[in-house]
Amino acid sequence: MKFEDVIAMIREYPDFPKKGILFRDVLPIFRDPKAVEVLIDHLSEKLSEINAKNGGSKIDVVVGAEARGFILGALLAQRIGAAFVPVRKSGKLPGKVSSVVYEKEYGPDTMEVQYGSIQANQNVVAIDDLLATGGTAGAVERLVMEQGAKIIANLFIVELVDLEGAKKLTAQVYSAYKC
Ligand SMILES: O=P(O)(O)OC[C@H]1O[C@H](OP(=O)(O)OP(=O)(O)O)[C@H](O)[C@@H]1O
Ligand SMILES: Nc1ncnc2[nH]cnc12
Repeated sequence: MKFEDVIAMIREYPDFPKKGILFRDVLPIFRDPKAVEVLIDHLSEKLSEINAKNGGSKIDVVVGAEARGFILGALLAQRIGAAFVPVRKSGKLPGKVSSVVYEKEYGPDTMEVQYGSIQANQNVVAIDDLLATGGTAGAVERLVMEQGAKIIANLFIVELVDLEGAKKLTAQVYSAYKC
C-alpha cells in the first residue's frame, strides 16, 4: 500500500457537525493495520528529517490532543520509543494539572496535562489528526512550553490551509495532506 492510498481513505462529510463544515474523517485509516503502518512510517520519517535539521535531539515525549490525537500519539510514541502524554479537555485528568484556556469557534475552552507528566528540558512532539484554526495545537504548544519543555514539531494528517492554523504555532508544522 502506498501513502497516497492511505490519504484516499479519509472520508468527507458535508455539513457535519453543523451546516457549512466539511468534516474530514480519518478514522477509516485505523480500521486497516497496513494503512496504519504506512501512515506511522511516513510521519516518523518526516519527524526524523525535521529533528535532524534541528540538531537531532532524542525525542522524549509525544503529546496527543483529545480525542483523535490519542490514537496517533500512542502509535507514534511506541514507534519512536518515546513516552505518550495525553492533553485532555478540562476535568478529565486526575491529580494536579496544568491548564490553558484557548479560543474555540464559540468561545473559550480549557485543555489540561497532568502535572509532572512532561519534565523541564524534555524534547516533545505534538500530533493530532487535523489542523484547522490552530486553537487546539496552539494550546498544546503552550502547555508543553509551560512545563519548561521544548516543542520540536507539530505533526498532522490533514491541514486545512485556508484557516492558516500553522501561523499560530511556534514549532515547525508537518501535515501529510494539505487541502
Ligand atoms: O485547529 P482547531 O480549530 O483547534 O481544530 C482542530 C481540532 O478539532 C478536532 O478536534 P475536536 O475539537 O473536534 O475534538 P474531538 O477530537 O474530541 O472530537 C481535531 O481533532 C483537532 O483536535
Ligand atoms: N473540517 C474538520 N474536519 C474534521 N475535524 C475538524 N476539526 C475542525 N475542523 C474539522
